[in-house]
Amino acid sequence: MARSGLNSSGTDVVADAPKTKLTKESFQRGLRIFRFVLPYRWPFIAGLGLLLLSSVSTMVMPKMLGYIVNVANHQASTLPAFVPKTVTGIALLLFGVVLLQGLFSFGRIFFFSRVSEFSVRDIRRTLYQKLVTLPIPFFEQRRVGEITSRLTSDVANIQDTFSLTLAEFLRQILTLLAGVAFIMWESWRLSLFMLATFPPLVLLAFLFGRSIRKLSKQTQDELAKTNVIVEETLQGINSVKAFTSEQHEVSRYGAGLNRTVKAALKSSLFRGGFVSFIIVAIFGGIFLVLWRGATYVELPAADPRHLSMGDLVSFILYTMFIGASVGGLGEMYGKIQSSLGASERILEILDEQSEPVHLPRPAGTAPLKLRGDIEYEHVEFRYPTRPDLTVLKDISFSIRAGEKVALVGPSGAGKSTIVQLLMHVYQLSGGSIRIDGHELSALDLTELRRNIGIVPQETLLFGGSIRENILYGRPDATEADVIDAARRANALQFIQSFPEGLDTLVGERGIKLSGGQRQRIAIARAILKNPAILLLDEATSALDSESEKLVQSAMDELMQNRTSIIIAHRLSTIRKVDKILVIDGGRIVEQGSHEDLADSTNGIYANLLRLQFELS
Ligand SMILES: Nc1ncnc2c1ncn2[C@@H]1O[C@H](COP(=O)(O)OP(=O)(O)OP(=O)(O)O)[C@@H](O)[C@H]1O
Repeated sequence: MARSGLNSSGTDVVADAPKTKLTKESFQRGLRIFRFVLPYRWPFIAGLGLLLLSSVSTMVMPKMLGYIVNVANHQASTLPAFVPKTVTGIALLLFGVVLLQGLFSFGRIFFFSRVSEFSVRDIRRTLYQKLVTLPIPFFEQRRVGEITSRLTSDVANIQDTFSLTLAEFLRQILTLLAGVAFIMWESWRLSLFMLATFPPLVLLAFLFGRSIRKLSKQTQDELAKTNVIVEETLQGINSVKAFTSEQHEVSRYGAGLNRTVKAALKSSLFRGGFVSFIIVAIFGGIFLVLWRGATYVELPAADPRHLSMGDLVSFILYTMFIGASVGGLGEMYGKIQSSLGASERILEILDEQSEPVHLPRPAGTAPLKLRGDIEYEHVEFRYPTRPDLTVLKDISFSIRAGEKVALVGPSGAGKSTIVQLLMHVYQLSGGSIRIDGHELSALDLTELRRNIGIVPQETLLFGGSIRENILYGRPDATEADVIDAARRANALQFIQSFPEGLDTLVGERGIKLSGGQRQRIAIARAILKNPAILLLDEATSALDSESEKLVQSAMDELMQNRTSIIIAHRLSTIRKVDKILVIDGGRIVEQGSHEDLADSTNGIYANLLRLQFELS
């Protein structure tokens, strides 16, 4: 059977995680993610306002502390008129500011959290909606782990940005600007002296920050690779056990983890260096400023360079604030860059072309009801992921409504591909397929697929009850319809043998059903769907003869009055079909009824028949 599901192994991780330089273009591209914030702009603006207020109240504090020192130093006359002239008075005022600051911070977190939670929910929903409507080739080119990490880690990264990083970034910038303004006002001489030590510090911090970002990206990449190992092995746990490769997988995962730790330690080394650099530079800078400022305090009051003690205290505090925000900005820069990368990867998926499904039906038109005449004409096909291999060559055949056709032939001949093409999952490389005289491409995709039912080789049941799984065929069906479908699919008996009947949970949290039972549920699903065209992929795994009989009679029931294409593995089951197409190497090599083909001496079908007869 062609692998039409998610590509979970085999291919290399597609170039993941583009490294995003903070350029004008990348910034503009990344900013498009903000359209998800737009619906929540009012709480966002409220959050920004509160952020501004809390920054202002923080910036007022050093000034007030300076006033306290001056009052304690009997220099109350230097204070502006609105400031109380006693130590207790200023302390009370300061306390009031602190309370306000607490209130503002609470409000800021409240609003920003709302914005980030809601917009991240919207991103996840939109992304998921996009993912499920993307065409199959998209999934064949990527690993499941890679796609799910878009929904998990990339979105989480953006959530961090919306809720924390952005606010923090703005706060740091505000602190920096307001801090510089305050100190300039206090003493431009001392400020110039202080700022002279700043540019090299800022430059070094940026350089440092850049190498840290690269390293932490490596850590993330390594971690993502180890996660892919976990996902693959858990998905294919049966194969892992069958090949007794537990130890191999454990050591593969262990090696991956070691690489992650190595990368993380290397990056932490740089981060440590960065932090200690900032500490030394800031403290060194502060002491230098303190020394210089103290010499101004010593000067007589008449000297224009004179500073009061309180001014020096607030100056030093502002200097600390400025130093801290410069240090913080380096880190913010890295975080913003990584979330730009994340948002780019998300936007990349959102920009992919969806299949045109669930389009609104033009007003006044009835749902498409196909009769089931099928015509393949010179169909040629190559899978988009393997453009150099022509899988189908010049396939032409026709089926009249209600006829049953079986495809037989060796493994890899192209049988599943022929069937897949009818669902318009892929674009043809040549030729055409028509249903009821309409080109496939002219039919509405959702309507087309609603008219086709499939019973795959391996039935995938979704976690949930048996009822939900049958209802997947037609969600609005009544209880009576579900029971009727289960009966006609020979499934009712075993369903009723479970204490909880149709409510029995299947899949991960519920009971495991046998292959034959799962198939009969798939048949019940298809009966409920009541499609004009039926695609059946016979299970290759042999069922016991009792189960096989039940499945076969359910299939016969299902096929009544429908155009049916059967991919047959056991020739005994297809004697009654109207036409058999023998496929080999992507071509139809023989066609006719069982009687026509069985008697030919050199025919492939006749040979296959003899082979199966000998084997059984
Ligand atoms: N999704 C895919 N992408 C690329 N190549 C594919 C894909 N699915 C199938 N093929 C290739 O197309 C060819 C035909 O495969 P197909 O599954 O149609 O054969 P089949 O006759 O149904 O085989 P089987 O009886 O084993 O199910 C094979 O060479 C296969 O490797």
